[in-house]
Amino acid sequence: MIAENDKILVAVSGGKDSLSLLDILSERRKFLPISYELHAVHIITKDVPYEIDQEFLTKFCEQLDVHLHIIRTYAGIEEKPNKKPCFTCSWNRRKELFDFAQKNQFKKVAFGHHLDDAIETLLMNMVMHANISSIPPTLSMFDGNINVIRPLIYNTNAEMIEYARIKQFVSLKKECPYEDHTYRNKARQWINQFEKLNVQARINLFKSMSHIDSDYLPS
Ligand SMILES: Nc1ncnc2c1ncn2[C@@H]1O[C@H](COP(=O)(O)OP(=O)(O)OP(=O)(O)O)[C@@H](O)[C@H]1O
Repeated sequence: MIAENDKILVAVSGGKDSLSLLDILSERRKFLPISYELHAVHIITKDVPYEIDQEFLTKFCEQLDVHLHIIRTYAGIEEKPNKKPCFTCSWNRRKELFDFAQKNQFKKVAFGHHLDDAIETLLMNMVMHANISSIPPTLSMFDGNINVIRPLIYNTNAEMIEYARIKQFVSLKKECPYEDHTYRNKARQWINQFEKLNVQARINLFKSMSHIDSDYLPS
């Protein structure tokens, strides 16, 4: 995922996972036999009525010796009443993020998604969109100019909660008034139920994405 001389842009929302991701990637620079450049970016969408504690994030990045870029954007949520605010906001955030990465020669962009995010997305895509897909550990985009990496994808949410607890990270994120977790919360509940049937259910759902037996699926 990470190679010698990589220039990596870490997308930091202010949530526990992206704060932990930045911390881990920064710590690893001290003992890995490769060197890489690390920057953080936080996107503020001005027409979403909440902001994180920027002063804290700035100090956090300073302590890690990571340069923080703050991008302010405007998603035009009110001008797109036919679209869900969450869709408009996250589409615009990604556009800003990738435009910034390309303009500043970042070949790798790191997100804080973990294993639970991946299996929730898998189940939601199957149930809502009749499609078997999720969020991959790495993804080549823009004709190979940018590689999205998700270094936490093999870690469970429980592990990330424990990491944030040990490091005493407090999530800077407040609940967004537009955010709708209905389907994701449902997927989380199903996974918890599956885990009661089999303690390995969470890991097995993740592993199943690499064990597709196409001979036993409809063509
Ligand atoms: N405002 C933002 N600025 C920069 N990156 C962001 C922002 N919001 C989300 N991201 C990136 O997208 C990933 C997934 O976003 P999502 O909103 O699902 O995460 P979260 O659960 O709110 O926060 P986190 O994953 O940091 O705990 C984050 O881990 C982060 O890498």
